Amino acid sequence: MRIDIITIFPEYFSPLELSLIGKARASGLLDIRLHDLRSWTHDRHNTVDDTPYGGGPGMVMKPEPWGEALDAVTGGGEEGATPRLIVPAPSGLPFTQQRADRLAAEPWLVFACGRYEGIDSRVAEDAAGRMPVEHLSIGDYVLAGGESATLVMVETVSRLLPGVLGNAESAVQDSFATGAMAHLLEGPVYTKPPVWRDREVPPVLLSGNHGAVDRWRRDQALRATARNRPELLDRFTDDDLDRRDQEV
Ligand SMILES: Oc1ccccc1-c1ccno1
Repeated sequence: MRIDIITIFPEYFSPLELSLIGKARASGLLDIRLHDLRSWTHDRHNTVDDTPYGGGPGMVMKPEPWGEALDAVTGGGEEGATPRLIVPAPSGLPFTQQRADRLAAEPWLVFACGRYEGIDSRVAEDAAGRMPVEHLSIGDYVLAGGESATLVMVETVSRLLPGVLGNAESAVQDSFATGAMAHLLEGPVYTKPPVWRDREVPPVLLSGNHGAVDRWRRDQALRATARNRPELLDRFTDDDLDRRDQEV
């Protein structure tokens, strides 16, 4: 997969040089390219924003640099390929694991990181004439810009690509994505020592009884989900829950 990120803060994405994503880039599994929007400004101050038409607080990102940047970045696709343009925005559609699964099947994504009050709306309108465009939100809160949202989306999508996760991690991924624990929150986890500050690890986890451990973990996942995200339980019918109980 090729991922292009257009931003006024390329250095914001240095975390993408680390860990699994860094390794995937080094191995050629992931081709992530960073572009400084100011490269497509032509004035002395490299201006990227201006006051909003109609008045109001803040500044809006100017269309000209974005138009030139998107033309330059998306025009060079192999055999005339076109990317899917992702615009992080508080007003966007919710970015979910399901949407990440779908994006992970795309060969080429371009992320447009807006700041201030956003990007002049004509930029996305213009791009939509040449490629699919999606405005996506990572949650109901306001960020200073699209960079952190893009980091979240790039990490979530990249870890779904074949070969990016190690065998151990991808096994965990599968169990939570499709098995009896699918769509449930993870319960408590423990490692050595068996006692720490007089706190013992739940004895079932030391029992060696895998069936009992699986049942305990599923019960804890149901409890965590009922406590913190009860609406996720609405997805399951009673038959589903009964059937899953048989699976564990
Ligand atoms: O709050 C934002 C500002 C700019 C770009 C994106 C966001 C955002 C908020 C939630 N998801 O994305």
